[in-house]
Order: sequence, then C-alpha cells, then structure tokens
Amino acid sequence: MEAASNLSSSLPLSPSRYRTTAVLTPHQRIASLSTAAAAGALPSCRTHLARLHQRRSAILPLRCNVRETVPDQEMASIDVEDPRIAKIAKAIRVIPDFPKPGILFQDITTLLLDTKAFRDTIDLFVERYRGKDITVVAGIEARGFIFGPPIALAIGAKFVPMRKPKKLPGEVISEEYSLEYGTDKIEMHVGAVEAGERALVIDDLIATGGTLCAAIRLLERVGVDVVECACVIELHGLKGRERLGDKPLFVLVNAAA
Ligand SMILES: O=P(O)(O)OC[C@H]1O[C@H](OP(=O)(O)OP(=O)(O)O)[C@H](O)[C@@H]1O
Ligand SMILES: Nc1ncnc2[nH]cnc12
Repeated sequence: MEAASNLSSSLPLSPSRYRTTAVLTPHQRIASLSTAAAAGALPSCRTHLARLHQRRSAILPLRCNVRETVPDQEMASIDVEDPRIAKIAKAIRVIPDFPKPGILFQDITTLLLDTKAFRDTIDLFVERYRGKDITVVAGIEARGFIFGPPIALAIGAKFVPMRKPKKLPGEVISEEYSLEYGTDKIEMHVGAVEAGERALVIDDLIATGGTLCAAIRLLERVGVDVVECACVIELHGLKGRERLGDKPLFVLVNAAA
C-alpha cells in the first residue's frame, strides 16, 4: 500500500496524449520486494534481496508506469493512479546477473504466484482491448504464451502462437531477427491468420524490440493489421520502443535494463 501511495503522490505532469506515472527509487523497490517476501508472495527471494540490498547503489531507478503511444480516444486509457499497477510491479522479481553477469533479469514467475496481481495484469490488458475488434492475439514464445491466451479468451479473439524455429508441425512462415550475438527466428503456421484481420501482439517484455519487430513483420507479410503491441515490462535504455517506429506499444511496468 505504501508503494501505491508513493505512486500516486509523485505523479509527474504528462503531455495530454500520453500517460506516464511515478518513479520507484531503488530503495522503494527493495522495500517493496521485502514487503512482498514477508507476505509470502516471493518465497525464495531472500538471497536475492540480500544481494539487492548490497548492490542497491548499482541499481538504476525503476519506474512503474503506463505508457501509451496512441491517442486516448483510440484505446481505453488506464488511470495512472490505478493501484493495481504498483502491485504488479512489486510482484516481479529482479535477479541480478542472470543468465549472465550484468543482466538484471525481470522474473515474471513471481507475478504468476500472486493470483491477484496476475489477474490484475490480465484485466488491465482486457480492459484496454475489449470491444476493439481485435480478432487475433499473437503471443510470442515462451512468456507471451502465459499472458496471451487469457486475454484472447476474454476479448473473444483467437490465440496464435509465434514459436521458436522447428517447433510447429505444419507449414510455417518465418522471420529472422538479430540477437546480441547472432540471429534467431520466429515462426507462425500458414493459415492461422487471414489478410485483413486485426492483431494484438503480446509478450512479457520488450528489451531491444527485435522480437516484437519480427512478429509484426510476420503478421504484416500476410496482410494482418497489427493494431498494437503489449508487454508487461519495458526495459528502458535499450531503445526497443524506438525500433518499433510508429507501431503503438502499451506497457504496464517500466524497468531499468
Ligand atoms: O526485445 P528483445 O531484445 O527482442 O527481447 C525480448 C524477448 O526476450 C525474452 O525472450 P527470450 O528470447 O529470452 O525467450 P524465452 O521467453 O523463450 O526465454 C522476452 O520474453 C522477449 O520475448
Ligand atoms: N532483462 C531481462 N529480463 C527478462 N527477460 C529478458 N529478455 C531480454 N532481457 C531480459
């Protein structure tokens, strides 16, 4: 609750077309994690909390926010003081140096343990996309498969998995994208979508934006209109949002890379 009141009390003024919310300092973030751990929401994070305390001067401020790149009249907006957002941010565990040194890993598995925060996450997306004539929710492997299906069911859209190479049994089309070292691909079944459909692309997180860009290209190649991309977390500083160009991106939580 404390984090939520910090959230509402420190709201910056934002341009009318955009929504941007509050800043959680590293100390607040660590306090939030401690509170969640004490409440049993993060059963195995004591070691990491200790490490976070030791390293807090090295951790950049984390912002919990709702950011939009589309005008309010096109999509339902979320009240920036919505207390659900702060609780979702609190439920995401941050693990330093995973999977390799220097990476601050945003672990959404702890969000899945918190039934209220997980439900709120899905509800926030559903509130935004319900009634917007979206026929396809395209989820990106693997963590987009967690958030995509409940959103698709709730808004009456089909769910289409965008998979890593050689996983889908039928005929596929694929798109390559660049990684820090080398390249990867995502694939989609031919016939899963039709030209003229309206799609929402869902993933847990945007970092460099390479994965989402490949998903957009894949869908647009077959004539699908990608209405928006949505992620739970945006890592700022990696310019993923810029890489998407004009394609709208909606995120709930903004975190340091
Ligand atoms: O914006 P980008 O730089 O493209 O990175 C974001 C992607 O990275 C993570 O997936 P990852 O490739 O680690 O696969 P996983 O979900 O199967 O672990 C994440 O879930 C996104 O899909
Ligand atoms: N920092 C991070 N945490 C979780 N998933 C990621 N994918 C790319 N960067 C990531």
